[in-house]
Amino acid sequence: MTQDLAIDVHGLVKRFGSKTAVNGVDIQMPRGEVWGFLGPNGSGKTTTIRMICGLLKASEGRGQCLGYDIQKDANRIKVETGYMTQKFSFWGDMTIRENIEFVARLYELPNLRRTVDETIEKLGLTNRQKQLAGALSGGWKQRMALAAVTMHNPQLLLLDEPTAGVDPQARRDFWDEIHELSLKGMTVLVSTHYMDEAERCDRIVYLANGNKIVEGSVPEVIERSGLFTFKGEGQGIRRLAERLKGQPGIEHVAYFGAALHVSGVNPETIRAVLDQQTGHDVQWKEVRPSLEDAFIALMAEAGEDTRVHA
Ligand SMILES: Nc1ncnc2c1ncn2[C@@H]1O[C@H](COP(=O)(O)OP(=O)(O)OP(=O)(O)O)[C@@H](O)[C@H]1O
Repeated sequence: MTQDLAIDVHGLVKRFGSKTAVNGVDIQMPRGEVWGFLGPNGSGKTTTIRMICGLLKASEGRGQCLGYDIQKDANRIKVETGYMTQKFSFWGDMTIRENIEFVARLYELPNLRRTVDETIEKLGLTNRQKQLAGALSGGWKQRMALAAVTMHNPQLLLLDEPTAGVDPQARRDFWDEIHELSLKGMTVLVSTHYMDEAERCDRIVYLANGNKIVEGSVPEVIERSGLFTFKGEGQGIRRLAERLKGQPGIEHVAYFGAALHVSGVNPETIRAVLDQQTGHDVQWKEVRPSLEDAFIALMAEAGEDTRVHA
């Protein structure tokens, strides 16, 4: 175990009966970084996170989390990590303060009253602390959940789809907080289905069917996919989109806002196809492929079913 690794796991396998949910996953994550965990529904993200934090015993594999053995020292790991589950929930009929106080008692935190005061103040909810938690919006509930799981100052935060169903502004606020925590030295592994969130991570790990398909920084993952993308703008893109699908050398045709993205592995072939499309008022330029296109290409390369979307 290198001291600098918060997570150092090798060959993690988890079987549920005849189902292999995680199939030999390795993760070496340095301390202090923010990593994104991506993959379609059911690809094994939650199961991997649970094995890392000692909540679930691996069927095979070994490793350490914060220097503790994941199979033997689960209790130590639980104390030093903050785990926000997908359905992290509060008692809607208790006040904001009562909820925070409850979590503080669970962690047996010293200076209970002061810690709770500070947590509520940092959240900016001092004036609303006597309101029922159930009255908070989805975004606020998630911020409160984050405050609760970080109250004991864990070294590692494991966040399982913390922003699912939260509006864009609240997601941005949530991510600002994640980066603030990271600046204070916390290591953060966060699972998400949102590509814009993946772009905010130092590194991403992409799982499909329990297998790690790719790992790297966003530019590395895009480069690894070997894709080239051309962006078309103009009146004619809607009609053109249908004609371009399935043309030789064109692997993906997708709308991004009002523009059309056309991708493939050979830029010359794509250009040739685009040049043939006369009579449409569309301007083309080469752009960076999107992360989503890169994942689809990498999954196809790995022989995974690309119809299963995140
Ligand atoms: N306790 C369990 N018993 C049986 N099967 C399980 C159990 N937990 C998970 N699975 C199965 O293991 C696979 C991986 O599930 P997991 O929840 O880890 O995926 P995920 O990537 O987190 O998905 P999502 O994005 O939907 O949260 C799925 O097929 C799931 O049905």
